[in-house]
Amino acid sequence: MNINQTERDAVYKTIFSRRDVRAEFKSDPIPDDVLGRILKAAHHAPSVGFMQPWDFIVVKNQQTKEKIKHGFELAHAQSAAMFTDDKSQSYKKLKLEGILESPMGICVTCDRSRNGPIILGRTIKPEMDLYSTVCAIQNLWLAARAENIGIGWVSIVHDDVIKEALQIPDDINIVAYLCVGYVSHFNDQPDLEKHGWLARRPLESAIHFDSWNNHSDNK
Ligand SMILES: Cc1cc2c(cc1C)N(C[C@H](O)[C@H](O)[C@H](O)COP(=O)(O)O)c1[nH]c(=O)[nH]c(=O)c1N2
Repeated sequence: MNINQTERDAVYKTIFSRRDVRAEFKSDPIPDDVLGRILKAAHHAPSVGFMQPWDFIVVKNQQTKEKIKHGFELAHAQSAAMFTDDKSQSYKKLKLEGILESPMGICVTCDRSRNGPIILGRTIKPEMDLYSTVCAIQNLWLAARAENIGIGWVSIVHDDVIKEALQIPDDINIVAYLCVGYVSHFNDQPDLEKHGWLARRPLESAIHFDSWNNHSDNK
């Protein structure tokens, strides 16, 4: 099944307008059928040995979200102290989560023992199950964008806080806590770029031909 030009344009529009959302969430609930489409997209991600190691915990309970927000605040304070003075000041000004503003959270986990112990494709690089889970997260992110729903990944929180809040078994890895909700708007550039934290690298600096550091196409 080929993708035609109109469909291709829509895919690239979704990719290039995807944003990490923190401050623009609205409280509008997400209909079950929309959530279902987004999670189905996540569940159709590639996975090493077709392991499908992911699970999606949908979080709507206010007390649970408040526990996770508190965990973020503790981790955020620890993190601010890791930067040098001026960077630490800039860091403290950044909004880096929308845990309570978003109507929903989705915790994405990886069961590293699923369908194991020997998994095709994972025999040499065991971390491929974690990478597979991140593929599901990116599918989820793009599907959400196509539904005009914002996603904000919050990694500044210790796993034990989320494990306790969501009763996640010890042997299950937490890969992401995502804030999910409709938004007032999508910014046209990353917040971190807009606030001068880092700029997007030139694409050319990320492309090498035949060996590292060979950026010119000498073929
Ligand atoms: C693995 C991982 C973990 C995080 C993120 C992303 C990814 C991939 N990002 C979002 C990140 O800052 C954002 O993607 C970049 O700044 C680029 O912006 P856009 O996503 O293009 O809007 C993110 N953002 C944030 O505000 N708090 C966070 O804890 C994190 N953590």
